Amino acid sequence: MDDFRIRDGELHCEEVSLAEIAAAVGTPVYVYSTYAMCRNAAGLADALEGVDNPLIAYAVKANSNAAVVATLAAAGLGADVVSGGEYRRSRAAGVAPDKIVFSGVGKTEAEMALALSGGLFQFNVESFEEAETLSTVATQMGLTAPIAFRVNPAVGAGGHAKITTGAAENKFGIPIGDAAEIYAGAAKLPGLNIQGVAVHIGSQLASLEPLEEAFAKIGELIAQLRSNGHLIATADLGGGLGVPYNPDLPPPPKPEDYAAMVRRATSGWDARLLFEPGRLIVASAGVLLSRVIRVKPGAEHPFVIVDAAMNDLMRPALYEAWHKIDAVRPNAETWTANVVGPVCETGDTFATARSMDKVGAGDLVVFRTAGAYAATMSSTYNSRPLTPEVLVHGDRWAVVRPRVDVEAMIAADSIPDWVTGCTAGDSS
Ligand SMILES: Cc1ncc(COP(=O)(O)O)c(C=O)c1O
Ligand SMILES: N[C@@H](CCCC[NH3+])C(=O)O
Repeated sequence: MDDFRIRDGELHCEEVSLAEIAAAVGTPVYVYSTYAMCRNAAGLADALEGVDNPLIAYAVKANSNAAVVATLAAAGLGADVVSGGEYRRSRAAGVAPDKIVFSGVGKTEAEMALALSGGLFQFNVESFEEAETLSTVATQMGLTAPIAFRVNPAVGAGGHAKITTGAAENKFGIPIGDAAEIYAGAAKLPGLNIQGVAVHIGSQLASLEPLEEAFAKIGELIAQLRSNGHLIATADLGGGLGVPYNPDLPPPPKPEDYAAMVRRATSGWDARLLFEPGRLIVASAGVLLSRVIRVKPGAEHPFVIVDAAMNDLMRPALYEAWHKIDAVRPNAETWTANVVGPVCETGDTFATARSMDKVGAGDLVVFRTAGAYAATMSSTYNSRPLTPEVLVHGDRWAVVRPRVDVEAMIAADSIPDWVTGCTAGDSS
């Protein structure tokens, strides 16, 4: 089985024609391959063979559609969640509480209470202040919160400054130099069970060196914490492994290389290892399917105006991210074009001077590698309804999130009866 491939001259997702989905659901629409996400999940699990009882907690923020999370839960993955919403979604999709890790720099008391009452594997706590609040919440509930501290190892890494999390100046985690003192302080707080350490240095990592450097520091910290009397039983190594977006660039390391490095770096740790992959599991499993509205001439290259926009896929606008753009019915002709959306922002540009399939008004195109951080980061900017999502499995497919009706969007707003227009007093 293939995830996305040309059959009879037309791009298919598994056995289903993308043109058929576009005709039935309209565009833009996200289309996900079950096969691809299962293959990616199994690929990581297989690569980690030899690691004793790893917990692979899928980072739900990458793609939180209930059908996607349910697919991965059924494949045995847990969930790394960063909000009460993601916690509830994961539980609703069938993730067992003892496979849930709660990360995030700003958990509220309500979110702490939600996860404590529903159950979880551990909270990854990001400051001493958060530990104090969690201690209070757990004590009031008569419960004990299992925790690890997320340690910031002062190793910057990531495909872009906006997705680096492990540099000293980033907001995430406790500074590694303060860890011994913070663990000692937290050990005195009631209602907490300190069971581990956690680290995550960034996303779309193109090389293993920064990860290995961070893990080496974590290994030293585990030894120090144990000699200070802490029982460190878990080590959460985060996510971050990159995926190939641009076939013309060198690919990021493969899961097998990552796993070999992990085995090397964690040898002798004697701790249960946790992983929080997001992008690696779902990025390649999705495309954003869109239709060309029209093509207009440009100063240097034509503008291909598609019906998807930055509100549907914001990665190019936010991080200058590169997504491959292909015609659904390639005709062997190529050209150089700018691909833009209809939103009133210059940043609503998917590609500039891109060599790509030649397309015209009415043609369907796909933005590849759009299964991660795509639908989850969409908005309704310009009063554009949220993009629907479709899941494919073999020759079956289903709309797993419908297109929101514009009428429903408008109806969600209300106009108070005292709205009468601006009066002279309002502007003085
Ligand atoms: C704490 C944490 N864990 C896991 C992830 C998932 O990262 P990725 O999708 O790069 O694997 C992220 C996102 O960067 C994160 O912030
Ligand atoms: N949202 C980002 C990555 C950040 C990951 C979350 N910590 C992306 O689209 O690549």
